[in-house]
Amino acid sequence: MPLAERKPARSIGIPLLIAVVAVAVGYGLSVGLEGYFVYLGMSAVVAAIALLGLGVVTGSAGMISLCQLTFAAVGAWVVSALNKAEAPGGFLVWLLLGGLAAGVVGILVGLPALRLRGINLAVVTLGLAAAADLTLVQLQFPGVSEGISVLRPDAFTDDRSYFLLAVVVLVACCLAVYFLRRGRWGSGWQAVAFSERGTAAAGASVRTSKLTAFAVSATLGGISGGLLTGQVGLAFPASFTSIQSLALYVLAIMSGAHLIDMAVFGAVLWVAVPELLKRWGVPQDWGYVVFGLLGVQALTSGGNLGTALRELWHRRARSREGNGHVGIEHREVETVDEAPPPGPPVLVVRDLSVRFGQVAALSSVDIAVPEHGILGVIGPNGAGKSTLVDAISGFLPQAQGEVELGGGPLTGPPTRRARSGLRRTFQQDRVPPGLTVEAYVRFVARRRLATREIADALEFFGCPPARTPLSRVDVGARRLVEVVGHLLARPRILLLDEPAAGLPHEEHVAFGERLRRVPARFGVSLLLIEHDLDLVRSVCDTITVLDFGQVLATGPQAEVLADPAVLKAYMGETELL
Ligand SMILES: Nc1ncnc2c1ncn2[C@@H]1O[C@H](COP(=O)(O)OP(=O)(O)OP(=O)(O)O)[C@@H](O)[C@H]1O
Repeated sequence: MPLAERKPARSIGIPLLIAVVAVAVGYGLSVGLEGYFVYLGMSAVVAAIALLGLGVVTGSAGMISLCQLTFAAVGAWVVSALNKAEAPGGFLVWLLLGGLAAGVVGILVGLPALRLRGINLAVVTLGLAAAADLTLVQLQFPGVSEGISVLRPDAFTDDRSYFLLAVVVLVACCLAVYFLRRGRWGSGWQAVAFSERGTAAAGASVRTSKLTAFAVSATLGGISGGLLTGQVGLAFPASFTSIQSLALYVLAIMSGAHLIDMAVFGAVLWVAVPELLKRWGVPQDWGYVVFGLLGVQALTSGGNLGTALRELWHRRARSREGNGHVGIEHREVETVDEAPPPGPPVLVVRDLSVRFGQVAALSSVDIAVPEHGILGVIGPNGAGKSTLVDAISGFLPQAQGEVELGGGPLTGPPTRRARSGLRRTFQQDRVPPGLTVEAYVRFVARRRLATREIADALEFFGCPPARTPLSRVDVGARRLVEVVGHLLARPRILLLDEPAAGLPHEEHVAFGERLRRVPARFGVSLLLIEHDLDLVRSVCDTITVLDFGQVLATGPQAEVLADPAVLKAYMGETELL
């Protein structure tokens, strides 16, 4: 069976089985290890939960967060305060509340991430961590000055049983992250990490994706801090410094902490490196240098250990099965869908103008696409075709003019327009490679889909099977998967910006046949931008030609393509016409 069609371990059963095995191993370690190693094991479990959180915000959602231990400090502070106040519920309830409190702080910290990226976000989060350092030293943790130790739960008072409890908490966190990553939030994190524009075009909120990533990450950080408090009894600011947050981030990047096993591996390094240095008589702070060097290596190689190991594994599997990237595979399509006659205009654009400084990219453009119709938009390079799609779909707020969808005004940001029934694809690849074909299609479609419906639509366009990881799909097929996802959203209209650009030329005919049948099969109108005039000719009855941002000609295909002004605009390309 090809790798792509193998059923991956996604069902509930296998993760639960692994979880049970992990708890059993934790139990074995708790009874089998020497006392000192049990203590080190606790530290590793605490670090693993913090790294798991970093894996969500950095690895999955692609944002820099250098204050993970500040979130841990929030969790530790809440647990210490509730312990001191002898609040009802006991340690586990306090732990949960500490995690939730850190999650709320995570949302607040995530707010700047809505506007900031890269180094700016790094500065903000590191600044917050540094400010927290100073504040904690001033404030101290509740109960510390009075020497009130945090009470572990009754059944877990000794180190061995507390280690087992910590393992159970870690396993629960891993399961939560596993299932979250496979749900809508997880798809949103992957999508936003790869392309914010692609995320918005799918009607998904970039803001929600970023904030949920920060919230989940911080909640896990808070839980790790709370657990640490139970481990050591009294929390001290020295456990949550900004330099440690920075080192943890480096470790997350280096190990690939978005992969659950690698978060655990990173945590083992976090504990083992300083411990080994201590045994060799080297000051433990040199551990930061080691982590720094590992981080530099990971950043310069552009990869991480976890991804490299998986890639190695997949390469071996592929060489066993003798295939590489998966492309499109057109099958015969049995019946011809009866195309309904074009109806009233579903999309009307009036007097649309866009300027980029001195450049008038669009000047008073009018177009209309009828219901069940396909309008082709052609024009030489730089004519304004992509600008037209960007403006209609809300990506150019400076655009002047009116856009109507289904008789009503279409305004607002791209997410709102997508949800109103206007979808678009991009000239560049905006399909996140971290998802499977199915997860991506479900994310983009934003409605409940039967497995059969997805499989039929994929097969119609010759796309790889639903379970195929997108990282294994070639760019041409990925762009068709993008088309399928948007069509399954059942929008009123789909704007396609050079959808055939990544396909081998011989596939264009088959693709054109499929496109022609889209209105009948999916009930969706199309606006098609293409440079391949044969494809446009085979798909579109009506064509609009843009040149220097203006409509040069519009109307039935034969008339437009015979228009002398159009021929002149395509000077040098006339033989194509
Ligand atoms: N962000 C931008 N800033 C400045 N100028 C821009 C920007 N985007 C587009 N333009 C200019 O607007 C004009 C129209 O560009 P656009 O990309 O819409 O053309 P196009 O018809 O899609 O071209 P192609 O077929 O090469 O994709 C060009 O002169 C281009 O240089």
